[in-house]
Amino acid sequence: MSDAKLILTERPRPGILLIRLNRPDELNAMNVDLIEELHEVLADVRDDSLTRAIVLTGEGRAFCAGLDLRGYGTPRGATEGEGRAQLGLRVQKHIAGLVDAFRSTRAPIIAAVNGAAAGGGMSLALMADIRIMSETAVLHAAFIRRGLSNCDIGMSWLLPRMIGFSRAAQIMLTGRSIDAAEAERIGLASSVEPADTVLEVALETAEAIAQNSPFGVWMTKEVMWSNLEVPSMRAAIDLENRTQILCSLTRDHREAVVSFLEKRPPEFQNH
Ligand SMILES: CCCCCCCCCCCCC/C=C/C(=O)SCCNC(=O)CCNC(=O)[C@H](O)C(C)(C)COP(=O)(O)OP(=O)(O)OC[C@H]1O[C@@H](n2cnc3c(N)ncnc32)[C@H](O)[C@@H]1OP(=O)(O)O
Repeated sequence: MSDAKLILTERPRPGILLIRLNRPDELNAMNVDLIEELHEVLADVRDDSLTRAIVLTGEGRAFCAGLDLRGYGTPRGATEGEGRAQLGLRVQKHIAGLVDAFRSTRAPIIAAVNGAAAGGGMSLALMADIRIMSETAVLHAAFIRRGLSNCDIGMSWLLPRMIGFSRAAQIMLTGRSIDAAEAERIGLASSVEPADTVLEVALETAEAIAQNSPFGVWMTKEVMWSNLEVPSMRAAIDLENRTQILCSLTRDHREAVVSFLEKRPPEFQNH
């Protein structure tokens, strides 16, 4: 692994983790070292209740240009003489493992899409819980332009559920780009902001999340994603019921109610 930090992290405000993809010269294209570092950062905060929200953005003018087309590098575990198919599968699993890493992180992830998000970079943006897009940002369903399938890193599961099968199919089969205005119109972007304020708006969104009970936020994220997978509304309601009872038994719930009635800010226990 190179010495340069390919993933920059900082804590600009209490409870907020800011993650920056840091290969600006390559438009933050994904290579094995960047993905390894991103896995490590997410693993460190996965169950950390003191990290109340995460903002993910790119250094420089792009969010992420997807797979590094000049070479991804060799994922851990690859052996000499391993065939191209086996190596490709390792690359696949190495990158696609981020889907579960994002999904399993207790804190909501807000993508501040500061520029081009192409191929796997578009998938990274879609895996976030919230997308704040710069007015100059463009999503590129680019896998298919490189002779790959656009069904990768969760895109075939996420996009149809976000914008409907027909619209998703038109985008994924043509490999076309989606500018920020269209992304907002079809529901892929929570909001579109001027380029110089997109990060600030994302940080403000993170702060708004951090005002709420950590356990309540965690259960909301968990149930929203889980209920995308359940087969029926009844199953979804059942999961809501079971997790809501858990929330109602927390000290944070009691503190939230008492503080409201006493007309003062709540003091949550961070769990
Ligand atoms: C060793 C490999 C082992 C085997 C591997 C097998 C793998 C099996 C499949 C695994 C799949 C993994 C999942 C991910 C797949 C993908 O993401 S596929 C899609 C990859 N990404 C792209 O195709 C996007 C390509 N880039 C662009 O379309 C454009 O650059 C842009 C993002 C729309 C921005 O355009 P623009 O602003 O006009 O900038 P450019 O001039 O095009 O680019 C500036 C410089 O950056 C370089 N660059 C851009 N993207 C990449 C990239 N993805 N990888 C490497 N380099 C990139 C570009 O070449 C320019 O460089 P210079 O010419 O030197 O300035």
